[in-house]
Amino acid sequence: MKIEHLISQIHQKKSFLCVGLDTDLEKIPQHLLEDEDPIFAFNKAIIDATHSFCVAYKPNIAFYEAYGLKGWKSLERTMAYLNDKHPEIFTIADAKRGDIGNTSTRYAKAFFETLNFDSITIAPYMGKDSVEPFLAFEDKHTILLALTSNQGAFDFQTKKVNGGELYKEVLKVSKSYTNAERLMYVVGATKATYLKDIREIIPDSFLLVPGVGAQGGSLQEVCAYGMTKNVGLLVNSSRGILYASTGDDFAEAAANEAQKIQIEMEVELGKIHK
Ligand SMILES: O=C(O)c1cc(=O)[nH]c(=O)n1[C@@H]1O[C@H](COP(=O)(O)O)[C@@H](O)[C@H]1O
Repeated sequence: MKIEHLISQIHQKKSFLCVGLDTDLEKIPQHLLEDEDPIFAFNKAIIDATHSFCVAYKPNIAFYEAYGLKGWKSLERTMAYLNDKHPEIFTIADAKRGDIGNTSTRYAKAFFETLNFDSITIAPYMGKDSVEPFLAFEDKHTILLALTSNQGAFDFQTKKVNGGELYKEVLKVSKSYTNAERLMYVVGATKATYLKDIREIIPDSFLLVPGVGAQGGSLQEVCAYGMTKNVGLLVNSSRGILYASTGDDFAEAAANEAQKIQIEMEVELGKIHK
């Protein structure tokens, strides 16, 4: 998907919400467990209920791999459903991959071609030749982990290298990669105040911002520091939407939660034009 299409979808829906499909068989409503494919049944109900309030879906691959072949089938069915019913919606494989060049190319083929995702999350630790194979794919996007939402982000990401923090080095160096215009970055919503410095290095790049909802990050703070004239943000919530209710009304409750965030986003988008 071209970035212009994502931006126009954001303005059309007045939303930059990404719904994380972290589908956990221990948390979905009991009655769905009787379905031959409970993960897909849950995802389909969530997609049907929330698609008008969001512009992206982010299946976290761990939640599918955990169930082996069955889980992978559910992921394939979810992607086929999204690509068929909602091709305008941006899809993110939250896989956090990255390896030596020829292996990265295989990962890229798996997610960009076989599963037809628009983007994938990548760990930058192995450097240029581990990231560029993903960037070689036209109209696909590589989302590099910069400053993550968890406590462990302080173990390495904020440590000083060359006089600046490591996450800033990731941002600066990655700008020189071939096809760097296809890069996006992960910045946790729990680190919103860092966005001011981050925007000085990457003023226009799109950011995937997880950590609102269950992890407690503030949407308003993220927007105050991170929003650009082209929005530049995809804000993810997973558990806060998926498990808003664990009863029979789970899809309706998910829709309500997604709509609540969309309404807050509409207010934030209104500030861009002022
Ligand atoms: O790459 C991610 O999406 C990610 C990066 C990060 O720094 N923090 C983070 O929580 N995530 C993912 O975003 C989702 C957050 O889920 P909730 O906390 O349930 O909204 C999970 O799938 C995490 O794996």
